[in-house]
Amino acid sequence: MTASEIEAQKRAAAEAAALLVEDGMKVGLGTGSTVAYLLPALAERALREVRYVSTSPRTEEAARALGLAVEPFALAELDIAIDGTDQVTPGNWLIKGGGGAHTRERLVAAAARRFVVIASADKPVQRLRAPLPLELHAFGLEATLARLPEATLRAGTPRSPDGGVIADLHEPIDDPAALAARLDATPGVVDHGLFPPSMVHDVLIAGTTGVEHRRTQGD
Ligand SMILES: O=C(CO)[C@H](O)[C@H](O)COP(=O)(O)O
Repeated sequence: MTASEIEAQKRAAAEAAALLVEDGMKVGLGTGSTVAYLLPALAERALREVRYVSTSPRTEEAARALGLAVEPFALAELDIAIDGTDQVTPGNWLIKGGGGAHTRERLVAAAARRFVVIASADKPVQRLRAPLPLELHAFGLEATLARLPEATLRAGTPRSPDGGVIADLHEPIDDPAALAARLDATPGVVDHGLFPPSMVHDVLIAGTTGVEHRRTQGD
């Protein structure tokens, strides 16, 4: 696949997802280059009374520039959230966080009644593979890193908008559920990029012959 084919696929998946949004909905916006195609597709639809929340300052700024009404995330529930992914397995496990926004992305996805994942054809994998993005508390960072010897701070040591330190875990992911549970129980880990199939309702994967729409069971 060429870079321009991948870009066309990101756009196709994003445009298909934009059609799932209806007037009056409360919508969560993810982060990344695939979501960057979603924003103009939503703006073009000229939907009425849609309220948007964003998972990153980057998305918020781009959405506002297109005239989308982004508000602080102070809603108990969203109708839909749409986001990209770094990897998706046949069983709909995801690795997210390539852009370091995975903590906010999980919070927004978890609040949504429908979480829609958009992907180009380079994102499906048979098995999840490292690196796995992490967000770590800045407080006590050395002690947290000592608990996670396979973790490295991401180049430039980026921080999340909430002050967390972005890192990546370089260990095999043989059992995603077990690894997620271990990380959830590790002091100092704010969040990680493993999103379970139970969170995912739809996966839209664009390929050379169109957009495949996987409808999953979600919760
Ligand atoms: O999780 C993410 C950001 O934290 C993105 O959704 C993920 O990295 C995919 O990004 P892109 O659409 O640019 O490939």
